[in-house]
Amino acid sequence: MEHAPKAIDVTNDVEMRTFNFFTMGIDGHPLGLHLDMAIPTILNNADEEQQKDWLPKAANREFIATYAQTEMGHGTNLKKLETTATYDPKTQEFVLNSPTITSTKWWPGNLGKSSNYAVVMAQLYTQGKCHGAHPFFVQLRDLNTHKPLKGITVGDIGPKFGMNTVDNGFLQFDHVRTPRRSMFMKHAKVLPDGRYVPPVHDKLNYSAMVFIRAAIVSGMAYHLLVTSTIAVRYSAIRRQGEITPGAGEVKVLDYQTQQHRIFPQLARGLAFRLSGQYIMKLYTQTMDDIRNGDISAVPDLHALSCGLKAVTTHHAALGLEQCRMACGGHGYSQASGFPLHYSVAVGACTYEGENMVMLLQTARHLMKIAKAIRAGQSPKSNKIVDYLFHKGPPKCLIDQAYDTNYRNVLESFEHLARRQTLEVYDKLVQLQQQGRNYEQAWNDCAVELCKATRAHVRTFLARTFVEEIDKISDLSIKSVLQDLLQLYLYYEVTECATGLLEDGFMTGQQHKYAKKKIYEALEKIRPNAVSIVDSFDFQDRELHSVLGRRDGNVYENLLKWAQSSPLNKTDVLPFHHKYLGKMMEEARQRSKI
Ligand SMILES: CCCCC/C=C\C/C=C\C/C=C\CCCCC(=O)SCCNC(=O)CCNC(=O)[C@H](O)C(C)(C)COP(=O)(O)OP(=O)(O)OC[C@H]1O[C@@H](n2cnc3c(N)ncnc32)[C@H](O)[C@@H]1OP(=O)(O)O
Ligand SMILES: Cc1cc2nc3c(=O)[nH]c(=O)nc-3n(C[C@H](O)[C@H](O)[C@H](O)COP(=O)(O)OP(=O)(O)OC[C@H]3O[C@@H](n4cnc5c(N)ncnc54)[C@H](O)[C@@H]3O)c2cc1C
Repeated sequence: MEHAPKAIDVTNDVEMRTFNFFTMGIDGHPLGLHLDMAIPTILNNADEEQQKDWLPKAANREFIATYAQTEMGHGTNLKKLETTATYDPKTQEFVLNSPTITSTKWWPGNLGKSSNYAVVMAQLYTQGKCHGAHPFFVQLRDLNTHKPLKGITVGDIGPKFGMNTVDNGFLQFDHVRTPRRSMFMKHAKVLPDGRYVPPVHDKLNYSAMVFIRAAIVSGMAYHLLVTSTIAVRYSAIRRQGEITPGAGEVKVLDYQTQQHRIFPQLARGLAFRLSGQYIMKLYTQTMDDIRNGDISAVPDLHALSCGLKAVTTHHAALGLEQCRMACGGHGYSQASGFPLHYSVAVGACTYEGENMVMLLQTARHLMKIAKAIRAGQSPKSNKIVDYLFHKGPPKCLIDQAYDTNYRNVLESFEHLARRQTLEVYDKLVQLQQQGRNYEQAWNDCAVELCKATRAHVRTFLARTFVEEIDKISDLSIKSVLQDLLQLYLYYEVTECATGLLEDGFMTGQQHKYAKKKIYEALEKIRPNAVSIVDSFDFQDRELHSVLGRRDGNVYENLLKWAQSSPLNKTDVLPFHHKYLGKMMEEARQRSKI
């Protein structure tokens, strides 16, 4: 079978490093946080002198560092982190302390047993005043003995839902002294006499989180493309049931329901890959801008990365489950690879910012835009949000004709995002006019705020997918990807149809047109499905799946896989005679009486 040329390329080393982080050990490994959070923190939050000292050693793996921010009692609300770093001007040191059980650092990856350094987020106190959470670079273990240093209690938090090759850990400080210069000093500073110098933007110290959120988008694409590959390949060899009686059992991939279950995950994987490239470029550009003193793009980057992270992780979790369920019983076996991929992917719904919190962060940004729109301001030529200022068509234009540039679909997504954003803004204003304070009004609108964010992110994902496919010049690839684009767009239309039908923007007939275009796309994708997933060129070792083997020899290898299970080392297990054998013997004796 001719494999379609490689359609998806990993473009830059940041993405490659993140991919390596995961593909080297899908469920993580001892250097994960070192590579993907500690090094970015040094790159973006250490001053020149600190970078000179720490970066070469970090890049050279002379130590392993993690990112220790979350505590047993707080992960989302960074304002309430309890670990303290109190400056002692007499010795020019900070004293790190964990004052309560809930201040115990809890969850940081590779903290338990691997790391000997950590980026520690602690409430900074100097001259009797708290200046909020700031990052410190702290040694935890002796570089030779690897024993915890004096005043430090550290260990692993125990087995988890997944990613059990990662030693997520706990950490407590008992008045541990660390030099003044262990505070990351690029943005905020504490001078030798204890005076605090504030940063130009109080969230620049959060940049490592922004990096991971941006990386997660491509990460979710990877998970969806991997599991779609497994599901497509297995569905192309699995025969079960007949469509035409007497014509013989068909490949389950020929069932429309199977296609409707799997192909949208493939399409979403591509959409997330393309937006993942965009957001990573925006991250890299924004970090360069900050280095040149320009922080203007920070709010846009934060809003988009939060929204994309929340939407792509949620859809990846749902999509991986669909792929698993589409593979029947063997999909439920560890041999399928689905349990491994799923248990890693769904962690991203929580880590790096729990999804509801992330959606609400983006909503903060949208409410500012809604306020500007209601105040009659004009757009600021920002491709991500300018459409919110525009007036789209009063009615949906989707019809049965072929919509070459998908303008009708994009306008539907834009209409829904615009309507939901402005409606929830108006409700926020109305509740405050009725006497609620802003925070209460915000909480009373939170579900609708999240919907507005999802609509905005859906619009961004769709527009980026359309724009990127439009750039492809190789027509053989372009036509295949356009089938996936068509499926993606109309599938997303039906997914958000409630919102489009709610105000009469879309009619029921137009919803039927959208469904028809989904089924057409499924039919067009079916003959290319295996070539499409083969074009991703995943190695069998990274699929971790007997069902997804490139050679399709599932059954022989499924038996081999089962036979290699430790349980099958002997025909009769030692416990048999001791328990079950004895039980049955006694039962037989009793029945003779
Ligand atoms: C191959 C498959 C791979 C899959 C995955 C792929 C890649 C992933 C790679 C590695 C993953 C490996 C391991 C997992 C690592 C996980 C590590 C962690 O989880 S680290 C801990 C993460 N924790 C969080 O994310 C905490 C979430 N909470 C917050 O960020 C904040 O508390 C907050 C919710 C944002 C609120 O912040 P705060 O209370 O300080 O601020 P407010 O007073 O509410 O003001 C908000 C204000 O600030 C702006 N803002 C907030 N954050 C940022 C930011 N990061 N950048 C810029 N601006 C920010 C926000 O916009 C508001 O501004 P305004 O509206 O103008 O007031
Ligand atoms: C696999 C994994 C790896 C991790 N790795 C690291 C790491 O390396 N370093 C690190 O520092 N941390 C790490 N974490 C911790 C992770 O960042 C936190 O778990 C995450 O930020 C959520 O915080 P929390 O667990 O305290 O949940 P909480 O903040 O207690 O949230 C619990 C629930 O309350 C909701 N909620 C909370 N606040 C709000 C709000 N303001 N509005 C609406 N709803 C709200 C949340 O949405 C959620 O549903 C990891 C976690 C996991 C699962």
